[in-house]
Amino acid sequence: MASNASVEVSSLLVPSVVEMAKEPSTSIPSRYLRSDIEKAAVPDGDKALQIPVIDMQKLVSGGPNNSEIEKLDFACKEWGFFQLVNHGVDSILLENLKAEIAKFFKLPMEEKKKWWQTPGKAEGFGQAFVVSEDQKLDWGDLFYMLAYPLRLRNPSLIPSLPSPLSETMERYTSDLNSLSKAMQEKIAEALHMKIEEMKELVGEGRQTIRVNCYPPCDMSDQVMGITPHSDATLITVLLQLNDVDGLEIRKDGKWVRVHPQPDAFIVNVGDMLEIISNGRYRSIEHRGTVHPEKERLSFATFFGLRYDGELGPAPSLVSEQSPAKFMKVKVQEFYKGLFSRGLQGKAYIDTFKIDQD
Ligand SMILES: O=C(O)CCC(=O)C(=O)O
Ligand SMILES: [Fe+2]
Repeated sequence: MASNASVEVSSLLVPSVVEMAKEPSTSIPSRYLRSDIEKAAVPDGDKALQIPVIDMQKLVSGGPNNSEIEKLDFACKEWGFFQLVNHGVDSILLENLKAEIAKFFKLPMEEKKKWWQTPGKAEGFGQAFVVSEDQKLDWGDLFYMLAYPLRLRNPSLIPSLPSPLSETMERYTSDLNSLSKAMQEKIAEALHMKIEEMKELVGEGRQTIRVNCYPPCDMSDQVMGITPHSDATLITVLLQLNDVDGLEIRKDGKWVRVHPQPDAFIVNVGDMLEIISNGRYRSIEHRGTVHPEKERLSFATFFGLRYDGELGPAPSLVSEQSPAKFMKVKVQEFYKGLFSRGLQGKAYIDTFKIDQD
């Protein structure tokens, strides 16, 4: 696949898990089997431990002293995760996306090869964050691409997708671009920052997508769909594409299962927002588990800072009483470092912390 947009350091190429899972007789290669998977400590369905729900309509329509902004602040501070409802993205578009992505991953390998990652390229079907031959691998395939800014987008990628996914993807990435920008403003408000300051820090922004397909696995308690990690972004907006739950977040040391409401987005704080907010908001470790019998599909949209900018605590949030907790780093260096290592919980952001004692 031709691409002029892969600014990321690519991952080592690995076999397709979707293909592997089609062969019922094959045993699971040891590269996927882990002995260290922590069990989710909280029984499924524990209502007391559900992430907060934020209403986008209330966020945008409320005047001064909007209580939904306070709820947003609480959600970002105490949970780092929330469900976003009334977000305004058309439900028919979401239904189409769900159906068409499921079909896309089901295409025969011969056809999918057209979009498969090649050495040195991050976009397309494949994996991310594989940096060594002996690290454990995630039980899933992904489809990755850069959507915005348009000048960095590979112009031939979306048009090459099967119709009508091609049109649906164009519209979904565009709608999510608008939504992410609106969220960015509301988060600035919640942090008592000037919207202009946030806009200045984020710049044109950088939107990438990662569509995840985790096939079922009869050794599901010994494989991981996606290794525990925090997202490097400002925010991530996740849509679960089918009714199979599997996302878990680490809350006060325990793994808590997220049960998305139909068509709600799961939004989470990423490392960049933790740094900009000078630690007021925290990116939260999360992982994707695998179901023993059912395939699981999810669509993550990552919204980060412009590539040529600088990342550091927002000047208005730093004072003598509240000194900077993170070093400044060029955004490009931040991404380079991120993609050159495997996913390891929150280990990466910790390297930018300033010793406070
Ligand atoms: O599949 C999920 O629910 C989580 C995916 C995720 O964390 C990611 O793509 O960064
Ligand atoms: Fe994630």
